[in-house]
Amino acid sequence: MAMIAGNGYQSGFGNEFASEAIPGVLPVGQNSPQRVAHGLYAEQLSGTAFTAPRHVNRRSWLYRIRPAAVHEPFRPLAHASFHNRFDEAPATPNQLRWDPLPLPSVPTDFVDGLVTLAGNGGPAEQGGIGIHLYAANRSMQGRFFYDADGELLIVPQQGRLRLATELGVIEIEPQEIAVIPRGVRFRVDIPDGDVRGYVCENFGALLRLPDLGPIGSNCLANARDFLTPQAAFEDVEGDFELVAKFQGALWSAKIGHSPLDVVGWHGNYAPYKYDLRRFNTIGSISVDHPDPSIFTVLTSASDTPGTANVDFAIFPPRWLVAEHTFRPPWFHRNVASEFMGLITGVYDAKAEGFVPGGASLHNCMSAHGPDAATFEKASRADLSKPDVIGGTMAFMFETRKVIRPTRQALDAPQLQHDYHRCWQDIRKHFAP
Ligand SMILES: O=C(O)Cc1cc(O)ccc1O
Ligand SMILES: [Fe+2]
Repeated sequence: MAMIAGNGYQSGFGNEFASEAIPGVLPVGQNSPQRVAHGLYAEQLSGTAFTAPRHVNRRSWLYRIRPAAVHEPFRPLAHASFHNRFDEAPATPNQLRWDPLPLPSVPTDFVDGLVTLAGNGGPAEQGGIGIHLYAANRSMQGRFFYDADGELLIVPQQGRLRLATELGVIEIEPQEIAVIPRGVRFRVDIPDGDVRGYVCENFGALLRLPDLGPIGSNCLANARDFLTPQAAFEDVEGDFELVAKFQGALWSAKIGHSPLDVVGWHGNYAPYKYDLRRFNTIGSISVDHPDPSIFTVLTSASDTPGTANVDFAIFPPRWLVAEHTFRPPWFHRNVASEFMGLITGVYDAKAEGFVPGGASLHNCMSAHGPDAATFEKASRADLSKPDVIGGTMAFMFETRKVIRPTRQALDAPQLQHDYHRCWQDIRKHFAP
C-alpha cells in the first residue's frame, strides 16, 4: 500500500511539529473546527495526562479520513511468544547470555516474530519495561498494530524496516533506532528480506533526552538529530486487521480501511528516529573509565530523581586515551539491572561469545565485567598510545528494577550455559 505524500522528516526532539500531506488541512487558531477542511475528522491523541506539567505534556491533533474508533470489536488473539508475564520463572542472580535466535523459516511478520525475553513491572503499574526480540521475513500484510501498554523503542540489528505509522513513514536500518509512541498505529514493511532486532517496550514515563549537567548544552544525542516523519496517508478500503496490545495480551479487530489515514497532524506526541552514529560520545581524557551513564541516548524517568525506569545507552566507536588506567569496563556490581545487545562488531569487555544479535543480562548485584582474555590483554596494553574502538555498536537497557527472564528465555537452546566460564580463568596475581 503506497502512502500519499509525506517524504522526509522534521528535525528536533519533542517539538511542536506540524505537517500536512495536503496543504490547508491543519486548522488555524483552533484544533477542532465545526467542519475540518476536506471533510476530515479531528482527533486528539494524548500521550500524557491532560494536566501533566507543560514541559512533559505530550499530545497531538490528527486530521483523518475516519476517526480511530471505526473498527469492529476486539477479540483475544493468541500469540505463543509475545507477552508481559515476567513472573513465570524465578529470577536468577546468575549472569546470563544468549546467542541470537534463529531467523524464521516460515512466513513471519514483525508482530508474529516477537519473542519476549525478559522484563519488569508491567502496563498495569505503568512502570518497568518489556524486552523483546523480533525476527521477520515479510511485511505485515493487511494488518496494523498498536501497543496501549507502552512506547516501543525498536533497535534493528539486521535489515531495514519501513515503519508506516499514522503520523508518517520512518525508515530505519541497523545502527538507527525508532520510537513508536504508545497507541500509535503502524505497519512494519520489510523492503529486503530477513530482519531481526530488539524492542524495549517502555511501560513508564516517556523516553526523553537526558539532562547534560556540567557537560553543557551540547553532546551525547543532540536534539536536532532526532527525526519525526512528515504526514502521509493511505486512502484504502479492504478486509484488514487491527491488532492491539492491551494489558499484556493481544487483541484483534476487523477494520474496513487502513487506519493510516491521517492527512495532517500537529503536536509533540509523534514517532521519531535517531541515527546512533550521530551520538557525540564523551569520555575520559585523563584517567579512569567513567560510568556508562555518559553513553545515555534516552531516559525514562521514575518517581525517584536520578534513578531511571530505563536508560537506553550505547557503546559506539570511540578513542580510549586514559593514562595509567585499565581502559575497558571495570569489574563491577550494580544496583541497577543491565540488559545488553550487540548490533555490530565486538564489545570491548568481551573478547568472544557476545555476538551481534545476541544478548546478555546482568541483574541487580550480579558480578560481571571483562572476561579473562580481555583482562589479561588490557592490563598489559601499551598506554602510551591511544586505542581506537572501531566498527562496533552495543547497547544497554538499564533499569532500576530487576529484569526477570521469561520461561522461554531460560529454556531457549540459545542460552549459553557455559557463560560463567569466561571468568573462571581469571588468574590470581596477588603477590604479598
Ligand atoms: O557491564 C557492562 O558491560 C556495561 C557497562 C559498561 C561500562 O563501560 C561500565 C559499566 C557497565 O555496566
Ligand atoms: Fe555492567
